[in-house]
Amino acid sequence: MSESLPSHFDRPVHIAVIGGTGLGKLAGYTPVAALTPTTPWGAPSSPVLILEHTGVPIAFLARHGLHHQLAPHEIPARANIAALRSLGVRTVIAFSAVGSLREEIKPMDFVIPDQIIDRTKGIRPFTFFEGGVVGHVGFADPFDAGLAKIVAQCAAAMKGDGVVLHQGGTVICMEGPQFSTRAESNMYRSWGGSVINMSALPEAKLAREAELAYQMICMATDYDCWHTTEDVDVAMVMKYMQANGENAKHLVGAVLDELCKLDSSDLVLAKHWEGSAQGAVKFMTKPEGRNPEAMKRVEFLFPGFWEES
Ligand SMILES: CSC[C@H]1O[C@H](OP(=O)(O)O)[C@H](O)[C@@H]1O
Ligand SMILES: Nc1ncnc2[nH]cnc12
Repeated sequence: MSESLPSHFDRPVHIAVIGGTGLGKLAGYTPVAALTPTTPWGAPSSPVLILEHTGVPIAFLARHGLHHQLAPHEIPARANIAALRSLGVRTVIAFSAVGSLREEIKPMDFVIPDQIIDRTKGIRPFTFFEGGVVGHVGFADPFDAGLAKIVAQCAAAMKGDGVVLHQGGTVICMEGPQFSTRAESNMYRSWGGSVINMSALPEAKLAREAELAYQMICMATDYDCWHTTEDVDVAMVMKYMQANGENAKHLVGAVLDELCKLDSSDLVLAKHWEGSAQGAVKFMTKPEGRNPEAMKRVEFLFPGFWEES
C-alpha cells in the first residue's frame, strides 16, 4: 500500500508515533505519504508513513522495521530520531511492550514511565555528538511530563473500557535480545524497576539530544521471570499484545486526538526543550578541535547551528 503513496510531503509534521512490538501499524488514519528520508546516520527502521488526522499530519515509524526484522541492538535509533526531526517532528509518542517487575502491574496494564535505568551494554550507537563535536545534555528526567499528563488523562477516560494505567515508574532497558536471568530480574526488582524492555535506550537519549518531547507508553505483556507464573517467552508477549492490542491502539489514538488539537502549542512544539542540547554542544569543543564532518551532522539536526559562532 505504501508503494502507491507519494514519497514527499511538503508541510512540517510535528507529532510522531514510534510503534513497537505488536504495534507495527496505526489503523483508522488516512495515509497521505510514505517517506524514505536519509540522514547522516543512515536510513530509519522503516519508511515514515504520514497519516492525516483531522487535517493534522502524524508521522509513524515502525521501530523494528516493517516486518519486525531489526533486533533491539540493530535499530538505527539515530537515523530514526534524526529523520523525524528533519520532517519537523518535535513530539514523539513511543510505544513499547514490556515485562512487569511488580505484582500490581499485571499483563495488559499500561505504564507511563518517568525514569529509566540503562542496562544496555554500550554496543548501540547512543549519541549524535561525537567524532569532533562534544555535547552533554541533561537527562535527569528522561521523559516529558507534559506529554505524560495527556496520556494519563486519556487513559483515565478509557477506564470503562478496561484500560488500567500506572502513572510513573522506572523502565529497566536491558540489552537483549535474550531475556533476563532470574537473578537479574530479581536484582532489577530490588533496584526499584517497574517494567523492563530492550528499546527505551538509546531512543530516549537521542530524542533529548534532538530537543524532542518524548514519552513512552508501555504495555505489560508478561511478568518476566521473577514471578511464580510462567517465564516470559515471545509467544506470551505476542499473546498479550494481541489480546489487548485494540486498547493499545485506542489509547495511542486518544492521545493523538489530544495532541492534534495542540499541534501548534508550545507543548507539542517542545519549546521547553528548545536550545537545551544546542547550549550543551556549542561551548564544549573549541573551534580548533571541531571536525567539519561532525559539525555537518549536527547541522542536519539543527540547521544554521554554526552560523553565529
Ligand atoms: C518480543 S519481546 C522483546 C521486545 O519487545 C519489546 O519491543 P518494543 O519495545 O519495541 O515494543 C522489547 O523492547 C523488545 O525489543
Ligand atoms: N520480559 C521482558 N524483558 C525485556 N523486554 C520485554 N518486552 C516484553 N517483555 C519483556
